[in-house]
Amino acid sequence: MKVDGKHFRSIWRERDGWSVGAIDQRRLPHEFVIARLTSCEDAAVAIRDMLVRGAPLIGATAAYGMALAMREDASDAGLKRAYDTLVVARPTAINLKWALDEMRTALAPIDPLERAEAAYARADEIVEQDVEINRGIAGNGLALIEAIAAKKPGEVVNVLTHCNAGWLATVDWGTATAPIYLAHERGIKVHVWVDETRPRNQGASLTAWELGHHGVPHTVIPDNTGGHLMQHGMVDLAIVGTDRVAANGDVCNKIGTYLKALAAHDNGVPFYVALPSPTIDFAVSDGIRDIPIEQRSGAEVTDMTGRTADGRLETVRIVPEGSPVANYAFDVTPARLVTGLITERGVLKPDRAALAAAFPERIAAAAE
Ligand SMILES: CSC[C@H]1O[C@H](OP(=O)(O)O)[C@H](O)[C@@H]1O
Repeated sequence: MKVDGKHFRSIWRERDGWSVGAIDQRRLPHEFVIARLTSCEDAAVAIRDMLVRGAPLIGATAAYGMALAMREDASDAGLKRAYDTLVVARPTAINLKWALDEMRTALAPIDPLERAEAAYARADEIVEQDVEINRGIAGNGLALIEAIAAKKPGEVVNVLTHCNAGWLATVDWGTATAPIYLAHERGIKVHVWVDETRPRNQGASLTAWELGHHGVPHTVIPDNTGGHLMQHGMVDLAIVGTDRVAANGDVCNKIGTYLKALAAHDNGVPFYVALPSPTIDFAVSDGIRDIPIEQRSGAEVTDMTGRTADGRLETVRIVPEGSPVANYAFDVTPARLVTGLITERGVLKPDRAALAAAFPERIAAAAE
């Protein structure tokens, strides 16, 4: 999407043909810094430390990580080592394993001498596929926004979102934000309530930054505000992203999503989840029971980083020394609280039958 009038993606193959450029999302919104990944290890660390984050972008980064690995060691042992290094970088977003499985399927059968070139080609395909999928999500989600706009002509459609499922969470367009960007570009009046999303503040730091650069009206709110807004008719619909959708339609997403879904259900606010099909995991039958929830460092809770009045970046502690901290990075929203799944093949009911009918290839993948 646009940053100061210039088009950017979140990740790309550099002009040298082999290194990988990525926006360092840990530095936003205060600094726009481009990182250059030159090894498989660089890609794994970038995912683990959230230089790049967001399920589809994690997958794309891992794909390029495999390509970087094939430049280093294209043997069968090198292929296994790269897979094993990257697949453990973060545990919850299924897109990581999906992308690595796609790369291994493409590379294992071919001559090691041809693997590096083939790896970059397959990674490029995964990147372009993400952009195309998100364009599909944009169109299918747009219809939902248009339907609301038609019922309140001339008024603003208020959308609430949680965390960042924007173009920074994907290669481009985003998932939850894709319909919002398209609606804005089509002249529909939209406004976005942006959950700040503690503890890493992906909403305050990333979603607000994205929307601001694209000229989309938005308001950053503390995470606990959404229920109040819904009670007072200030939210027309919620659209969030996801890191993994189980076969039963349960949705794993950033911590706090479940609470937002409960508030939406209690107030009759439509609650949609936008996702690309690689995020569907038919190997998991019950999301609440089976999806692994990443626990991250307590420092993400105890510390806050911001910019001082004189422009310096500073990190301060906001929790007493010695107070124990828990930092669950995701939660799982039961399918019964989800109005619909916005995918590249339509808006689906959050259940196995609908997912299987729309994406039979994902069932086959899970069976492998
Ligand atoms: C389009 S996937 C976005 C998804 O990923 C985020 O998690 P993280 O920032 O920890 O990678 C969050 O769950 C978003 O909804």
